[in-house]
Amino acid sequence: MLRPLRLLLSGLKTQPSRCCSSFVSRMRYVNRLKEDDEACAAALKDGSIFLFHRLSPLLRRPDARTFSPAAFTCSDVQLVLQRLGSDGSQLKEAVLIGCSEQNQAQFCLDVGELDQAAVEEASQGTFIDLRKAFFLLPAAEAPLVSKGQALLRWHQTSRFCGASGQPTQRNRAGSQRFCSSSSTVYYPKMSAVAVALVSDGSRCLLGRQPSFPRGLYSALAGFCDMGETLEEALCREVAEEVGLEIQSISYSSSQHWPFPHSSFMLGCHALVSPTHTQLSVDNSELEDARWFTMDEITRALQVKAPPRRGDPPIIWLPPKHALANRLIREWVEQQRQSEGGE
Ligand SMILES: NC(=O)C1=CN([C@@H]2O[C@H](COP(=O)(O)OP(=O)(O)OC[C@H]3O[C@@H](n4cnc5c(N)ncnc54)[C@H](O)[C@@H]3O)[C@@H](O)[C@H]2O)C=CC1
Repeated sequence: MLRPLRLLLSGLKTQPSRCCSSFVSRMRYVNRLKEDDEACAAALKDGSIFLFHRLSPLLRRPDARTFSPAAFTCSDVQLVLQRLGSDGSQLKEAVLIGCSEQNQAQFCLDVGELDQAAVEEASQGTFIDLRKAFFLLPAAEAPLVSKGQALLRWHQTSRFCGASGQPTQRNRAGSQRFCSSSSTVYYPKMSAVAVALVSDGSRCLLGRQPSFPRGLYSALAGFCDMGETLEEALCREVAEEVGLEIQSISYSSSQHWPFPHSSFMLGCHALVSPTHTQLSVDNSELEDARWFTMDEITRALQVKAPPRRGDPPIIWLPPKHALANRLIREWVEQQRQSEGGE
C-alpha cells in the first residue's frame, strides 16, 4: 500500500511555516520566467549561468577535496565568449533550470562549439563527463547539473517536429519547443522507472546486470510501460526479473536520474512472503540476483570505493547519490528498529 501524501510531505526538507513565502515567491518567479520571454531575457542578465561543453558540466575545485559547479554571471560568460572570438549571441541558447535561495535565476549553457581547452583556461574550471561529475559533487549540487544536462540534451535532440518534420522553436526559458507548422508544443520528457528494494522481512534482494562493474549489486528496477501504475510496474518487473510475487509496496522517495537519458525514478520498498523466496532469475535481464542478510549489507555499505583491478572480489552497493542506496539504507534502519523493538 502507498504511504499517505501527508507523510511524504513531512519528509521534505523545507519548513513551510518559516520559509513558505520565499519558497512560494521563488516558484512563482520561475513559473513566470517560463511563460514570459522578455522577463526571462531580463533575468538572464542578472542570473547565474552554469557552463557545459558537449553536455559535460564545468566544475571547479574550491579545495583539494571538494568539487563544485562553477556559476558565472552573464557578463562573465560574455567576456569568456568574446575572448574566444564568439559574438555572444549564443547566450540566447541558455536554458532556465531554477532559482537560487538568493532569488537569482539559474541557467545552463552548452558552449560545445568552442574549443574545450580554451574555455577551461578562460573560465578556470574543467569540463567533466556527467557520469563522473555527478558523483564528485555534493548531494545538494548534483541534481542541478543533472537537470541542466537533461534539458540541454533534450533541446539538442528535439530540433524537429515529429509530425511535420519542420524545425521547432524554443521559448526563451527553454521549457518548451513549438512547431508553427503543426501547432504542436513539445515539453521535455522523462521516462518513469520503478525501483524496488525487495525484502522477505529479514533479508533484502539485490541483482546485477552483466554491464555493472565487478561486484556491484543494486535494487531491482525497470521502465514503466505505457498505461501502467507504479504498483503494476513494480509487480511486473519483479515477476519478470526474479520470478517473485510482491505482497505489499510502500513508497519511499523519487529522483531524477540522468543516465543514460532522463529517467524519473520512483523508489519503493516491496515485501514478498518469507515462504515464497525461491528465485528464478531471468538471465537475459540479470546476470545474478540474490538474497542478502543484514550483516552482508552492513559490510557492503562500508565499502567506500569500487574495488581496483587485482583487488579480491567484494560486494559493493550503488553510491550515495543513487536512490537505490537510499532504499538500502532505509531498509537497514527499518531492520534495526524492528530488531530493537523485539
Ligand atoms: N538511481 C538509482 O538508484 C537506480 C537507477 N537505475 C536506472 O534505472 C533505469 C532502468 O533500469 P533497468 O531496467 O535495470 O535498465 P536497463 O537500462 O537495463 O533497461 C532495461 C530495458 O528497458 C528498455 N528501455 C530502455 N530505455 C527505455 C525507455 N526510456 N523506456 C522504456 N523502456 C526502455 C530496453 O529494452 C532495456 O534493455 C536505468 O537507466 C538505470 O540506470 C536503476 C537502478 C537504480
